[in-house]
Amino acid sequence: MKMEAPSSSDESRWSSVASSLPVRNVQDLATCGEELTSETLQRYIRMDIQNGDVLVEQSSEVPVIDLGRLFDPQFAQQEAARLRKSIEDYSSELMKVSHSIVTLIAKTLNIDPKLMEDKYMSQFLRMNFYPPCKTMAEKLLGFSPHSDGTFLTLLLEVNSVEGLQIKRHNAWIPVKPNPQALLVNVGDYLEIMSNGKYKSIEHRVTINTNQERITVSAFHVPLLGGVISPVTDIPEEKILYKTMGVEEPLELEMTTSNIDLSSFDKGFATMPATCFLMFEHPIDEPVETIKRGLSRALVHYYPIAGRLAPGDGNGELRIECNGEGVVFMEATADCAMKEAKFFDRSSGAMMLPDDLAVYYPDNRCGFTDPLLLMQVTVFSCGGFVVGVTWNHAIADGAGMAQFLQAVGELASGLSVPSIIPIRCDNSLPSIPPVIAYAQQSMMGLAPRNFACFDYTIPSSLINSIKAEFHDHANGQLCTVFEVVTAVLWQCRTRAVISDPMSPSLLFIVANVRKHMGAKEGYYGNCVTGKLVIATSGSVANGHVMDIVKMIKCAKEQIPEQLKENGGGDNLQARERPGDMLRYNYNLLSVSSMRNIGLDEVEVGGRRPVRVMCRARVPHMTLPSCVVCLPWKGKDGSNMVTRCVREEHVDAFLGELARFI
Ligand SMILES: O=C(O)CCC(=O)C(=O)O
Ligand SMILES: [Fe+2]
Repeated sequence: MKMEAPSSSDESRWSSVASSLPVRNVQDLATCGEELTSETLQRYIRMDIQNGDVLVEQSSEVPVIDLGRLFDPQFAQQEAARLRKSIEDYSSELMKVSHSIVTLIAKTLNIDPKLMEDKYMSQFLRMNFYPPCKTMAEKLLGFSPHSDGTFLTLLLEVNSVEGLQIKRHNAWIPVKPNPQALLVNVGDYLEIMSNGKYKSIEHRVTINTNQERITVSAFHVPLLGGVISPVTDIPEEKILYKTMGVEEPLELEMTTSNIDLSSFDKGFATMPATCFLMFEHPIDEPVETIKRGLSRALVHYYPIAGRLAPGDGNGELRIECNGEGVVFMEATADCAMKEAKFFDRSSGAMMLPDDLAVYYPDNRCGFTDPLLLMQVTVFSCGGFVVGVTWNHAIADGAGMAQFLQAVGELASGLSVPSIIPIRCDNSLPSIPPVIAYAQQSMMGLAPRNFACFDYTIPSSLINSIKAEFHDHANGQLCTVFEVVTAVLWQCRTRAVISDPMSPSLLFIVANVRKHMGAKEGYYGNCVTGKLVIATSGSVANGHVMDIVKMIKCAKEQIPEQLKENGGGDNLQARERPGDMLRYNYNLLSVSSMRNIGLDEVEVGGRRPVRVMCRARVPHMTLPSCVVCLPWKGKDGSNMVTRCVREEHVDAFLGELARFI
């Protein structure tokens, strides 16, 4: 086995796990003679400090550790040398111990120890001091719940005071210190390499009322730059983890505690999104299961537990990863899921979705608002609905689907999500996407009342248009999205625009992860929009094949548009959605929930039968439709439409019916 002291570059990367941000502090600002204007001070003001929580009378209980002796010339050299010698001896003895443990683990897995040694291994020590707390010990934690981003952690409980707890069957189990033994913690890398046979354990540290506690954690980590993958001697064994770079899981912890919003995120800064996942079959304790999965997933997706805050520059925004948490609500409905009419226009039951999720006040996400609000509603039949509202700045639909998949996976016992999340993808170009224009312009528009209802375009129609297109376009294929959008655009144009010469605009919102080469696991925003402009006459009276072709063509131009003009920066003025929005009732915005993974979220081994978005959105300014909402067993493509005013509903439905 190769045992290496960490190289200095390794050391700085790993040790930056616990670093703080290099920002100027107030004293620094004061001494440099710069004037402390209220503007300068603004960024240091924390709105969330609750002064009522300060217990002045207990201030003398804070222990003072005098590390000054190390700087005292009389003792410094001698003390430092002793300290260094002890640490070096301890460290090299521990390396031997970990070597033996790894060899034994390899034996139990029936694999060649060399396969594990190859990844081996740097060591880092951390000394933990947990002072006692007389009054509120039970309300404090020495360490929040986490799993170790290591191969193995060897823990020395120096003064044998209890405090460490591990999570088992959803309960915390105190670990009794054994003065004769080191405690061995399995870390995330060993879980991956053993293909889940050794589980990385979630643990936390509580605080003692009377006794201080001192521990030394020795983290054994793989060398940076390598890859890590499951190793097994059983050829038919199902591989549960993907092969990944050693750095990948580290992205979890190494990202600094602030994340600047990318140009893709910014257009959505205050905009909420809501989706509903409907699970028909009962599972054991749905609320507890999802809550457990959520809290574990947030360890990996920690930016979601943060808050939006003003960034450094003018108008910049960032996510402060301050772990302030998310909202979780549970609710029960006293009817069976089948009896509930979710979006049925005729039944007048549109209220129900409003009760299935938590929303932001006034439908805007503010700086102090949580980035995610989740509600689980259990129906009398045992079926349940997971309603998720989130600040779109943190994730787009595909990103949220990935997060919810992790919630399901971690609820069912995996300790690491199958996809390692990445929130910052610096390889994504910084471009002002078209959608930002649309968002900005929308803010200036007066909200409108659109009629909201769901509608299903039957498979028979979709299939016949697809088949006809195939014959028409020399064997080219078209997608369900293209067909549904074409039908919708044509019917709506016929119903609402009477002048054949006035424009009819279509705005297609598209996930561009593939075009942009976004990293696997990236869950921030990566969507843009493509505007299609035609005269209303050509849309209303054209052959549906030609409309499908127009949509297809527009979609194919998206990569070019992104490359050539930065997604909108240099668009011809007449093509800017921002400018075109003045025709706003002539514009239809269409987004899709197809193939983004929401229907693959698995909770308790079950997938949702139906995925929905919020129908009635207050302050809706643009006519829009969300199409291709997954609905198992429904023969056709379901959609939520909020694209015509009440006076045009009959005409619009009439056109759709005529089509079918
Ligand atoms: O101090 C302890 O008991 C555990 C510390 C720990 O979990 C860690 O350092 O990662
Ligand atoms: Fe730990």
